[in-house]
Amino acid sequence: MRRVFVGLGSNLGDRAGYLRAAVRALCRGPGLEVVAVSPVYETDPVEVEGEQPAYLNCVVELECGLGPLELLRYCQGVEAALGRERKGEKAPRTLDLDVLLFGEERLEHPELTVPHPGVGRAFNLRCLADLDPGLYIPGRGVVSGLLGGADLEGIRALGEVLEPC
Ligand SMILES: Nc1ncnc2c1ncn2[C@@H]1O[C@H](COP(=O)(O)OP(=O)(O)OP(=O)(O)O)[C@@H](O)[C@H]1O
Ligand SMILES: Nc1nc2c(c(=O)[nH]1)N=C(CO)CN2
Repeated sequence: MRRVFVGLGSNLGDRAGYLRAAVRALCRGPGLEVVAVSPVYETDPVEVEGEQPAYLNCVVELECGLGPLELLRYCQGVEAALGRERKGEKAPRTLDLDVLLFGEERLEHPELTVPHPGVGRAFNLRCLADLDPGLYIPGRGVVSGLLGGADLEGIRALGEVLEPC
């Protein structure tokens, strides 16, 4: 079993509903056990072109008996099942699942880069620090230290925590 962190994001439609449905789908995943869910934050879009609605983001911690590509495929299946519309790279989306960390593994595969290149985005660091401030991100450092250097403007706590399962 690996300790895995999956980032959830939504900036279209019923954003909280999509995150809730994604957590439920992860709970049902074969070989997956949801350990914890971070608080939900409303976050200004980063690294996008033009105007976009604000995201809701959170991170789910899992015990994972799947291989990394199996986990990616499961996450992509969840996105598809919940009706993700792909209107292009970084376009607004109903639901995005990112494999942020897979144990302490570093992977470079045509379909999967781990740690996820966006793991250091401030909203991910905020959520990861809520789950485990001492968490080590391979090649980057410990989450609490990274969070100290992050710009947290544009990240608003909603006071909402999704039920783990
Ligand atoms: N760690 C990862 N988690 C999820 N997808 C990944 C990962 N590494 C590579 N990918 C690949 O990224 C591709 C594009 O994903 P997606 O359309 O969600 O990107 P994006 O959301 O526009 O940008 P970002 O990658 O910054 O979230 C996927 O088809 C997947 O194969
Ligand atoms: N705040 C925020 N910004 C983003 C996000 C996201 O989940 N939250 N995802 C992106 C592409 O996946 C691009 N920009």
